[in-house]
Amino acid sequence: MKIEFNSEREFDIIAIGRACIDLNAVEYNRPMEETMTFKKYVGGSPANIAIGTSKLGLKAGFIGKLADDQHGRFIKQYMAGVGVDTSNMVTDQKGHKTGLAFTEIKSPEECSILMYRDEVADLYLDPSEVSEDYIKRSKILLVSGTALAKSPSREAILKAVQLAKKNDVKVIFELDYRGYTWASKEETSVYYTMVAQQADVVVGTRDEFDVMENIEAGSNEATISALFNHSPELVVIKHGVEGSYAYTKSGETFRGHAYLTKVLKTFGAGDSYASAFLYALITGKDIETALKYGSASAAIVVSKHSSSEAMPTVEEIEQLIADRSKEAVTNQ
Ligand SMILES: Nc1ncnc2c1ncn2[C@@H]1O[C@H](COP(=O)(O)OP(=O)(O)OP(=O)(O)O)[C@@H](O)[C@H]1O
Ligand SMILES: O=C(O)C[C@@H](O)[C@H](O)C(=O)CO
Repeated sequence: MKIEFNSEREFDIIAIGRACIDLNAVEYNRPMEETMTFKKYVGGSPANIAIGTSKLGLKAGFIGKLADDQHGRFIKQYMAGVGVDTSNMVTDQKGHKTGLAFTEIKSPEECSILMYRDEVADLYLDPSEVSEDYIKRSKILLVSGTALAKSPSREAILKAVQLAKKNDVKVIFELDYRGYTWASKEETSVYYTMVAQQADVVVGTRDEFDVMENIEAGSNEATISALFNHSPELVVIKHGVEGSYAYTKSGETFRGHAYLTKVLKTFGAGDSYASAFLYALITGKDIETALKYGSASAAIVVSKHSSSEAMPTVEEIEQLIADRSKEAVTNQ
């Protein structure tokens, strides 16, 4: 099965949600209490995906709200510099701040994020700032689950999804669950289910689907049989280093294997995976190949320091896939 996109569109992908700052520990393999220096990058899952897809040569745009401060201006400048269209990134006029994510790298397996997200500008995106004329110029609308956490951003997202569906724009829902932005798991489950049922493609980790279903230790089979009663044509469920599964409404299942690598930190895996997976789908590759692109892109990013700047090129992804398939043949 291949997902059909409207080929007439100027943009391949428009992402909506947060564009923030990551401050990644420069001295790693230690707790944050002992970390004295942090390096600044653009962060936030949908911003990372816009940057990742733009670096892969797609035409990407972004809808979001930035703080009227040095961080907000840095984010806009950086995203424009890597080719993302920032014309629909609006500036907050009410003193809201840029979200900050301090990352702790205790070991390659033990990473965490300390978030400063009170009164952040991105969650103040207003529905009136979401333009139908902009959304209808794209093949894909990429929606980040975190943007549903609070009003008015929640309504802005729901409006964007409605506009996408009205205008033949495929809705990709990246669950992107960040617990601290939500009042409760019950609330998350309501909004996640609402958007997932309307989306064309839903991507998340097994844990994130459990949050959506408000259960513990759910099964992929139950998840897909519930979602395939609604709009989704494709559901991707990620299991960290164990790899990922893609399920189609027509009944196919594909397994993606992680490419083992020297891991520096684990965050950024999901966003780099989504960027390359979507790149492959948009450029007409089959789902099996798209899973390889996603896994290879994630393997590259987890071996590097950032989530955004480390996003690979198509050549790097294809080189890794080719090298590993040669190794697999040699090892047989
Ligand atoms: N340690 C690892 N080494 C190599 N590849 C990995 C590793 N961890 C994850 N990946 C790859 O990245 C994909 C997505 O990872 P994961 O399921 O952890 O997503 P995520 O939780 O959304 O990521 P993030 O930590 O960025 O939120 C996996 O399917 C796998 O291909
Ligand atoms: O906002 C966040 O969730 C942190 C991200 O910016 C960070 O880059 C990351 O965790 C990527 O998945």
